Amino acid sequence: MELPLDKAAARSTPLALPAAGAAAAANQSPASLPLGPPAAASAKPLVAAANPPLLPVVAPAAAAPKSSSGAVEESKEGVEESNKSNVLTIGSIRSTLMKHEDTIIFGLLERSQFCYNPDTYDPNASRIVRFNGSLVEFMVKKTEKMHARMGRYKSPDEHPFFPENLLEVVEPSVEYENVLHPAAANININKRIWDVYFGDLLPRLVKEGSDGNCGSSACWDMLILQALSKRIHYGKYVAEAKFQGAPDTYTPAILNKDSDKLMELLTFAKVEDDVRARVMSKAMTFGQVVSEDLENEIKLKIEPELAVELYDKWIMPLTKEVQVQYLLKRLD
Ligand SMILES: O=C(O)C(=O)C[C@]1(C(=O)O)C=C[C@@H](O)C=C1
Repeated sequence: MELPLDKAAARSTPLALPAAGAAAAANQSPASLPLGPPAAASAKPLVAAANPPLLPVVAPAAAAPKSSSGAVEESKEGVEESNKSNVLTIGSIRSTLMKHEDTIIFGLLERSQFCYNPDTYDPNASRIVRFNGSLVEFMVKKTEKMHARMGRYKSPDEHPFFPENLLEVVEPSVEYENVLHPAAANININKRIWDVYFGDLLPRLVKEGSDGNCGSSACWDMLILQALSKRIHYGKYVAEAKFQGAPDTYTPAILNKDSDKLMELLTFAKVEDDVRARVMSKAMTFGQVVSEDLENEIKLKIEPELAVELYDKWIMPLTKEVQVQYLLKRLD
C-alpha cells in the first residue's frame, strides 16, 4: 500500500499534505474497523470488512449468560463444558483469540516490508502544522477521534490509545450489551502496549534505515497496535468466563487480593503451548513468498520465531495481566 506520504507517491504528488494523507490512510485501512453494532444486532457494520475481518464489536455479548445457572464448567486441564448454548464460554472466547492471531500476523507481515523509517517516530520530522508530535501519533490520534465519533469506544472491547483526546459520538449511538463487571471500563493498558511495540517489537521486525514510506509504516503500526490492544484486552472476557465457570475457585484469591494466586489459577500451560505452535504455523504459512520458481527453497517474509516470541513474551503475559486486574475488581 502506497500512501500520499510515501516516497514514490510524494514524488508525483508534491502537494500531499500529511493531515490529508494520514486521514485517508486511516480510512483505507485494509483491516476492517470494528465499528459495527453488536453481534446480536442485524444491521451491517459501517465500514466494509476486508482482509481479514476483525470480530463483531461485542462478540462475547451475544453469548452473554442470562443467569448464573448457565455458567461454564472448567477444569484446570482446560476442559470446559456448558449445558446451555447462550453462555460466555472459554471455548468461544479462545476461538476469538485465534482469529485475532490472523490479524496480528498479517499486520506484522505487512509492516515488515518497509524499513524502520525513523522519521515516522520523530516529532521534529513530521512537520505537521499545528500538531506537536510524530507522524504515527498524529495518525493514531486523528483516527481515534474519528472512530470515537462513530461510537467505537462505547464498545466494551475497544480501548483508545489516547482516551483524553476523543470526540463525542454522533447520534444515533448504539447501545452495547456488556457482560463485563463495570470495573472493566477502567482497565486500559494501551500505554504499555505502545511502549512494548515501539521499544521491543518494531526494531526487531523491520530493517534499519529509511525507504521513504513513512505513511505506510505509520498506517501499519496503527493497525498492529489496534489488533494487539483488542487481543490483549480480551483478557477481560477470558477472565469473566473463567470466573463464571469456577467462582468458588477464584473468589478466595480475589477477596485476599492475591494477584500471584490469581495468575497461577488462570494460567493454562497446555493452552499456551498450543498458542505458540499455532502462531508458528500461521507465520510460516501466511508469510511464504510465493514465486513461480517452485524449485527454490521457500522464503519467509518474517522469522516465524519472532511472532512466537511476541506471543510468548508480551501478548500472553499482558493478556494475563489484564485478567488479573479484572479479577481483582470482579467482586467490587
Ligand atoms: O485461554 C486462556 O485460558 C487464556 O487465559 C488466554 C491465554 C492467552 O493469552 O492466549 C493466557 C493465559 C493462559 O495460560 C492461556 C492462554
